[in-house]
Amino acid sequence: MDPRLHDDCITLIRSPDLVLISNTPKGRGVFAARDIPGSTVLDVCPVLVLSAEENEDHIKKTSLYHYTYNWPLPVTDCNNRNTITIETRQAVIFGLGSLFNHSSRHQNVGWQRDLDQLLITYRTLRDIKAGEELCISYGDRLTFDDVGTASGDDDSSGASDRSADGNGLDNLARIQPDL
Ligand SMILES: C[S@@+](CC[C@H](N)C(=O)[O-])C[C@H]1O[C@@H](n2cnc3c(N)ncnc32)[C@H](O)[C@@H]1O
Repeated sequence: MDPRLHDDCITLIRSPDLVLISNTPKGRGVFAARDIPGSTVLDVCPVLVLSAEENEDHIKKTSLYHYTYNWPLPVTDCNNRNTITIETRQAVIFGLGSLFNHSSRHQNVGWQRDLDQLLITYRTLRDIKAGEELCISYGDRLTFDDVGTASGDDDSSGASDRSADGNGLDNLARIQPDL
């Protein structure tokens, strides 16, 4: 039977035009091997949402701590079952989502959570030239020194890619501890 006929079938997409480069100033990074048009889906990544205990007792003590994303989880109040609150959990992202580096002003990739299907979709925010690094925003509270800032790449005189903000993508990456 064709698995695509299942109601709960999720189509996974990964752009073939990406390469992983080691030993950049940011560690490994994802780069464009060819020109890529704006709004191209680069990767659809399944996520694993962690319990608060798993995060506190285990993940925080490992290098995986630097790879997890905030994940808003709707939780039903056990006293009043009509009340749903949002808890911020941490999630492990399977796929390239864990390997995009951060840029404060020149992010060219946006991402969007699918809370129901436990997925994140990454898309280009503009046309990308071959050889460009593909970067997301991790938000304002970084746990490392931003080499873009140190090198002047991210100063405000540079051409900002923020024009793509407001395109409906959740472009505010929140990698812990930026809760
Ligand atoms: C989610 S990982 C990204 C992949 C990582 N570069 C690797 O080699 O596995 C996040 C880590 O990448 C590095 N990183 C990402 N963006 C950076 C930046 N703008 N400046 C310096 N380091 C960065 C930091 O070490 C950060 O903790």
